[in-house]
Amino acid sequence: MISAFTGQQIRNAEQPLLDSGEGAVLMQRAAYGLAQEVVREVRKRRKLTGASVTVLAGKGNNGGDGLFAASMLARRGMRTTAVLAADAAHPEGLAAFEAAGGRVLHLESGDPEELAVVAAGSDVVIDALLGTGARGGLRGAAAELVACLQELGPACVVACDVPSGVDANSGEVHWPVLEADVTVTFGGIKAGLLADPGEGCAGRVVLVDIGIEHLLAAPELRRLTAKDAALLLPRPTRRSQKYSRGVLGVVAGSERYVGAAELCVHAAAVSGVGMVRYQGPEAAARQVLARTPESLWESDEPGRVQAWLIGPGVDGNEQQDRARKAFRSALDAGLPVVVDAGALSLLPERCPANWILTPHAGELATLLGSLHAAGEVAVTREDVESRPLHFVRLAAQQTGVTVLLKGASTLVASPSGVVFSQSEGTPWMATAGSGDVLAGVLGSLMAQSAEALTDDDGAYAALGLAVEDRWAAVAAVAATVHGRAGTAASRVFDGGPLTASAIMGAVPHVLGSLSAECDSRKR
Ligand SMILES: NC(=O)C1=CN([C@@H]2O[C@H](COP(=O)(O)OP(=O)(O)OC[C@H]3O[C@@H](n4cnc5c(N)ncnc54)[C@H](O)[C@@H]3O)[C@@H](O)[C@H]2O)[C@@H](O)CC1
Ligand SMILES: [K+]
Repeated sequence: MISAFTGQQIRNAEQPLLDSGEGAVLMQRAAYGLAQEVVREVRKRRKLTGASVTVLAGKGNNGGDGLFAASMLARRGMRTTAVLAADAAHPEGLAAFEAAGGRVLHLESGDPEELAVVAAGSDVVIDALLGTGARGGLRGAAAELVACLQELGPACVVACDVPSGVDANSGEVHWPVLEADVTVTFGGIKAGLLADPGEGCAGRVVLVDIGIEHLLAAPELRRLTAKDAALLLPRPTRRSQKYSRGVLGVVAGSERYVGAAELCVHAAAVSGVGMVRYQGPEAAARQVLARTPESLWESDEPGRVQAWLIGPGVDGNEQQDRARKAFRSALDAGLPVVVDAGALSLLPERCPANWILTPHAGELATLLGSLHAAGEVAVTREDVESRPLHFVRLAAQQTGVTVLLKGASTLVASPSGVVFSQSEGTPWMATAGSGDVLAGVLGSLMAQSAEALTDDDGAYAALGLAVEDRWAAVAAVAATVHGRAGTAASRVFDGGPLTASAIMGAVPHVLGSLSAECDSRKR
């Protein structure tokens, strides 16, 4: 499991070491890790000696890290320039940089555009303007410099701890931000590097241990690795039969949106569920059965199911009535439910903890509006997109159920406050029907997972997941499977565009390769 922390959590962990006078040692470790990563980036492009690096240094410790790293690089034969953004700089860092022969330029007395040209001409730019001590984003001349530099498109940007302007705690972004190729982060990954829009500015994230890791509190954000997902995936045994494997009831599609039913039923079927019972109008059912003859169409009373998927493409009175009926039946039987798209507006007053809502940003804004969760102020899609971590958590707390917010990074919040972030997909997955596929995969995993979730000695317990957060983990597994399937499918087309059907086609391969990874580790 990958863990991410707030800036405050990192500072709390550092405090005992700072109190015992080890601050300088921590900074040397951070700077060394940063310098090593810059060396790696330079070597991908050219030889080290004579390569140029410009460090943009703020006045705090983040700037100190950058200046110390640049002084190490100067000693290894690189041509180093520091652009000091403020009237002051980290004194020891600046002294070390000057002693190593680095050139110092001052933003206060210079022209931001000219300095941006200098920086853009170097092989690597280190962004050490703001770190975890930032309040808001870049301002004045520093903002101008960064905006110009971003426009010029530097060859390689390495961010020190966080890209300056990205909120380390939340991933909120205060523009302008210099988008990084690599972010080298110290002591613990910052939560803002695993949540959009911050994650979109961070590039590849490299964690440098500085000796505080054992002092960190419970993470703010978690990300399942392939190994974690493999452990949590349900798998059949020799004693399995189709009913014991899990049966999923699906209320999806309508006269108008036939394809949504087709996609989510097929996605569920290829994700390992024992059987799918479909409920919907005849026009949709014909298509569903044509694509997935393994499914059953039940126009009235459904047979026994272990979980429900309700909502993709649900539209019109007739299908909305079926959705409401399925909600009641799930409530009576205590069954888990995925609530997606057209069913999000039909939710009963109170939902049980084993339900999972799967909105996109616009649907989450509408949902929060209907809950009056943000007080009198209306929440817009743009609000959710700029603060997804905040709003997904708020929605989970207000509804009392797990909420999966779809996006480039998919966030899954448990009402307890635990949040997962999965980001294995490709931007090509922003395509019609992609969400229906995710809903099908999730419904399928829910129908198969119910028993394992209460197991005190199983995989969930082995990963340290509290019982109340296990549905969120199931949703995170679905998100990673969906993302990996999209990336795998796009690779088949040399990184080209995708349809939802192509994503779905890759799901069995992803499940197979994850399971194989789990098996090879056991051997
Ligand atoms: N505390 C420690 O022992 C360690 C800290 N480290 C580094 O220290 C950083 C945190 O250092 P600091 O707490 O000094 O914080 P920062 O370096 O992030 O910056 C804080 C300084 O910038 C000013 N500032 C804040 N917001 C600003 C804005 N929007 N525009 C302009 N100036 C602004 C503040 O007045 C303060 O002087 C981490 O991100 C990390 O890079 C590492 O060296 C590892 C060890
Ligand atoms: K920075």
